[in-house]
Amino acid sequence: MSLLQVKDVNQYYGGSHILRNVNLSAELGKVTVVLGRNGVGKTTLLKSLMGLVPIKSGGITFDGKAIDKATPYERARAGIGFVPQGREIFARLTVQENLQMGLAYKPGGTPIPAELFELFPVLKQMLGRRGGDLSGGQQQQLAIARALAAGPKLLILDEPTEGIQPNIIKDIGKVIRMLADRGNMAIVLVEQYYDFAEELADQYVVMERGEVIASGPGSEMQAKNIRQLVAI
Ligand SMILES: Nc1ncnc2c1ncn2[C@@H]1O[C@H](COP(=O)(O)OP(=O)(O)OP(=O)(O)O)[C@@H](O)[C@H]1O
Repeated sequence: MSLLQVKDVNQYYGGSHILRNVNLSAELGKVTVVLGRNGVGKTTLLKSLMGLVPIKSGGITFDGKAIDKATPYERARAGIGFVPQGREIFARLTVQENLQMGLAYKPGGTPIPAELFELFPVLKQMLGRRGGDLSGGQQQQLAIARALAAGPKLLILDEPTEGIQPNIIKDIGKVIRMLADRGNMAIVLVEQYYDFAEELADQYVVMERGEVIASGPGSEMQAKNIRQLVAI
């Protein structure tokens, strides 16, 4: 059974129908990539998964339980980690404090996992710096590390390559692959950078105007010319 199952989800902003009968699943050990042009509803889908916007109909099951009525806090505690678009680092808090925010719903005194500094060595040297003083790429790494701090089973990332230098994009791609390959985490990745998405995709979903218009195994993306579907 899939770790995450999204079934026939509909969502509206006021009178605008934003998500239309969206179906999606994510499996442990796999990267599920969500592709689509600007404004098709990708971020709204992720916010719906996280409980940041309410869904109107349909269901979301995580780890065998319906979560569509759960608060964002409850979903985080159940094991969903979220890396929002634009990173949302606390600019005036230090790197260490930002990482501690990722542990907010763990018992007090829970240490920051040392492993995060193996994944992102740069963060170790910068523990005392303010988040706002980091480069965009470093902030993205910090945002991912913050989401990983509590040991999620599902990691959701919204356009982690946006505005990031190529060498850091490569590092982030390696970390995503490694996390998936361990087999105890599912990853949902929204991406506009097609090559990055294709390289990481075990499964893909393409959205257009709030609907899923194509999906399948990542290995078929080239043959199905998915690049063309999302080209700007
Ligand atoms: N808070 C909101 N209130 C009303 N409409 C919104 C709101 N947020 C997004 N929308 C609209 O919903 C649609 C989907 O937006 P969404 O951000 O989910 O798309 P996206 O695929 O993530 O795009 P992008 O890649 O630009 O982030 C767009 O038409 C957008 O204008």
